[in-house]
Amino acid sequence: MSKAAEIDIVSVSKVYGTTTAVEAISLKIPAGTYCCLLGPSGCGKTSTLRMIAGHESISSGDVRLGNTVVTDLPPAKRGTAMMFQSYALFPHLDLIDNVAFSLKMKGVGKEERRAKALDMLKLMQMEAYASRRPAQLSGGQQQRVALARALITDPEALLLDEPLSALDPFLKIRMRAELKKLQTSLGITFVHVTHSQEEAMALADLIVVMNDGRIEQAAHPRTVFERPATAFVARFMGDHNVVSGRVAGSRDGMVVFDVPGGASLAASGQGREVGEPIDIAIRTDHVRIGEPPAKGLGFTGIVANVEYRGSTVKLSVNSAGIEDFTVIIDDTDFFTKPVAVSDAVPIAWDAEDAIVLGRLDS
Ligand SMILES: Nc1ncnc2c1ncn2[C@@H]1O[C@H](COP(=O)(O)OP(=O)(O)OP(=O)(O)O)[C@@H](O)[C@H]1O
Repeated sequence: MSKAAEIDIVSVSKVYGTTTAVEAISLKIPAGTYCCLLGPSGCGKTSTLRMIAGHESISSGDVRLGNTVVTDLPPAKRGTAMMFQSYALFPHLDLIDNVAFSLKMKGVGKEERRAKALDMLKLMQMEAYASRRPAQLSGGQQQRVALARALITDPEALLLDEPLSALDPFLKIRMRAELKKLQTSLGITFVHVTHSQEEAMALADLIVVMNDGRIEQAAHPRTVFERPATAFVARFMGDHNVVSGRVAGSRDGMVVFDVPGGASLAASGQGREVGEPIDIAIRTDHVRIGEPPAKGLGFTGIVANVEYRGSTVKLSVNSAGIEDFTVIIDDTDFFTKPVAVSDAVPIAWDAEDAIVLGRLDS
């Protein structure tokens, strides 16, 4: 079972009464991709997943799986399988019957479906528990059974709704590695809904950041982190400061902009109009403190908080028009020249490390 299908979402919307949960999103998920739909609560990721699965009707647009338009097909005819957040195992059935359930619904004979269910339990290293009921299993074991049950239909795509949220932190990290291994070995397309950027970064080949029913960015995790497309993405992924200002001019491949409080700062890029409002993102660990800024581009911040974190130290600084700016510095650098709350520290960065962010058309 290594058939994988591309998923093509074409201008898909979901409207519940007066709420538009998903607004004309388009997305191609290449065959064999581990895709994570990532975003805050209510952004529309579960609705999107359920529309791919066929558990929710599509208000407008189309979903294609491989060469088939599945928009109007029932879930069992789509070539997808879904694993639910709560695992949705039947408490009164043993593991074999739980896993074999969808084959029973398809009319597959008892011998054949039980043999296939045992194979799936073996794949998930759960065959020793075959005659147990779900309540006699740990959370991680229940998850493996739920996976076996979803995979028994040989789906071209597996859809997972917050699959790790019921597990304790330790098990979460272990099962995360197992999910990744499973997807790599099966080679099928996985679409995994999560609100954890750490989970998405650890698992995905393709992260789709959603906000308010729309896609803010769909790219490889490294691109999403290194080149966040919008202020929302930069803030949501974390480890970035977003600073807003107005363009003062462009020179030497960089944009110089002024923040309302008076500081002049720089970011990479060109072709901006003077006076245009911009947002920039600068990684918290790409900021220097204590050095006079090159070419006068930087600002002086007042330290509001110092947090020791072991290998790094986190500073929060404020300045006119720049609130709660975070700087992460190496512990050795910090302790060579420590700063304290209320100190005024010069802050600077290399223009090429600061990215000009786009805005979503509203
Ligand atoms: N059956 C429904 N009827 C009405 N509104 C709904 C329904 N399901 C979802 N919504 C609304 O649609 C929006 C998107 O919900 P959705 O569950 O897709 O978001 P989500 O990103 O998966 O959130 P969460 O992480 O909290 O599950 C929300 O505003 C939600 O309240």
